[in-house]
Amino acid sequence: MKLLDLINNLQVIKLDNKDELSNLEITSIEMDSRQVSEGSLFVCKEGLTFDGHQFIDDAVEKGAKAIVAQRPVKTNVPVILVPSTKQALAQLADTFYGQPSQQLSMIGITGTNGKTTLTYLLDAIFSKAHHKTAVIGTIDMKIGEKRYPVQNTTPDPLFLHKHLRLMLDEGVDTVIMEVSSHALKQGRVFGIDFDTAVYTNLSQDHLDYHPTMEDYAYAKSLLFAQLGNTYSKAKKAAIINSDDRYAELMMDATAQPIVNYSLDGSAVINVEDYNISPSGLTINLNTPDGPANITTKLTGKFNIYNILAAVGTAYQHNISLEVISEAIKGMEGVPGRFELVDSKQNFSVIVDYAHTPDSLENVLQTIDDLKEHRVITIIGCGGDRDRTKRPLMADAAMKYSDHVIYTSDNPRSEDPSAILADMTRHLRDDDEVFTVIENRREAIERAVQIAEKDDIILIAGKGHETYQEVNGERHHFDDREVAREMVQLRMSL
Ligand SMILES: CC(=O)N[C@H]1[C@@H](OP(=O)(O)OP(=O)(O)OC[C@H]2O[C@@H](n3ccc(=O)[nH]c3=O)[C@H](O)[C@@H]2O)O[C@H](CO)[C@@H](O)[C@@H]1O[C@H](C)C(=O)N[C@@H](C)C(=O)N[C@H](CCC(=O)O)C(=O)O
Ligand SMILES: Nc1ncnc2c1ncn2[C@@H]1O[C@H](COP(=O)(O)OP(=O)(O)OP(=O)(O)O)[C@@H](O)[C@H]1O
Repeated sequence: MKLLDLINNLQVIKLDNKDELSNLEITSIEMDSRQVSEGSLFVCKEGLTFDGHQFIDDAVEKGAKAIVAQRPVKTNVPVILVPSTKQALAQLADTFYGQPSQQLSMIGITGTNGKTTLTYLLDAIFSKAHHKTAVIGTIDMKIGEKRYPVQNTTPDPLFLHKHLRLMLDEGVDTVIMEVSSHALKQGRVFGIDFDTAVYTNLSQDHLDYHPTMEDYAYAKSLLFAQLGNTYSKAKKAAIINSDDRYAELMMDATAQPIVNYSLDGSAVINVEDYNISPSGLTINLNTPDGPANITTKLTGKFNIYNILAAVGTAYQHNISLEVISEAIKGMEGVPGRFELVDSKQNFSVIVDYAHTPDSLENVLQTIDDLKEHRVITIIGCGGDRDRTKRPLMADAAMKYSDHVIYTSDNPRSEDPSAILADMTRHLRDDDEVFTVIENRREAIERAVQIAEKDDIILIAGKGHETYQEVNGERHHFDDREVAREMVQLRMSL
């Protein structure tokens, strides 16, 4: 693409070497000098560890034909000076790939918990309604039936706009994506024309990145601000959990219609009654299209909220209640979310991704309602992330478990024993109630060894993950695999 066409709508402060620009063809846009090749446009982004402006020489050496910078820099290729490279990057990517999000129905989901589950619910519903869907989230990116690995829950603008174009070319009409607070703060979703924004809930997490809960909540509200405050022909809407204490903040951020949902309030989507059992949920709910009876294999009170959000979103997209309930009924579980490891043993093993105090409490509350005997919880906390949640996670585990085994999650660059000390130092030392086993494999082995008939073992924190990150290196590790192995070993004895 011609560079001048690419930057046509860009807010530019100054163009250096303007004459050289007129004939320049750009083959790719890059924000990482290591990805630059002959003909690239290199955008210097200020990050948390590095400042992209440092890598201009590296980029030029690799073939960058021009530089987008937000402060004056010296180099021998043309420099396009802009007020914000973060904004410029998104706008350039959107233009380069032909503004794909404007031609797609874009559903963005934000909140501390429930995003991934909701993407699975919506994927099932929209597919049942004959839409061709794509999903972008924590587990992976799915285009039609193909799955691709992702580095971030919400990828950067270059990855996003490039893949939205691919989705469009492959006939996708609806994109369901998780939008993290990191992404909102870093402008990763700038330029995405969302049609529907969904809010699940907010509870403590990521306080390593966000200085306060208010900052965290504000970042989430940016998704609703992005829906807009003027009415366009396109039917936009915000789907909001009105039982959540930050609901109003999200609602205040947009002028688009609100489809709120609530367990017991007077929301657009509300619940008449429900029943929770180990094998699933039955919910009678009301919608403007009439009442609906939903049955699902998903269980736990928190999943009622995920279902209400899914119903609200599908209702907004004119999908009939019949299709919605059929799709939810047919949906299997979500990988690593309340996933049962079943080898016909006489106790239960559940693997769950709960890694915030709130989600751990929710999943344990659900287990508490279902339990027939003891609950043994295995839990750790990730390194290099929110330290303030460590004792809170331990408290949630202690509150509902007969025995807790504290172990390593992803220690990343931190000393695993220091993380475990942060979690347990405030607890009264009592071998009966908890033990610390740093090695996760050994922790799972111990839980399986001590399990009695009808006990429930919860292995929390890593869910679908198939690795453990120790000292910055990722090793293969899958809670489900290890649990299955240990259960089979015990049964063979
Ligand atoms: C802390 C954080 O959020 N970092 C994200 C951020 O990286 P950054 O901009 O800070 O990167 P940096 O290393 O400082 O580099 C700055 C710039 O210099 C460039 N550079 C760097 C080195 C070099 O040799 N040459 C070069 O050009 C980099 O490409 C970049 O443009 O922008 C990158 C691109 O969007 C992200 O991949 C990266 O996510 C990292 C990997 C990460 O782990 N993020 C987590 C915390 C995160 O975002 N998580 C949320 C989900 C949270 C949840 O709900 O659980 C997510 O959406 O994934
Ligand atoms: N609506 C909800 N409210 C509270 N807890 C929930 C809710 N939905 C799921 N959970 C719990 O949170 C865990 C993570 O769920 P899920 O992966 O759907 O959330 P997420 O928002 O995608 O999380 P992340 O951003 O960390 O990937 C689940 O395993 C479950 O324990």
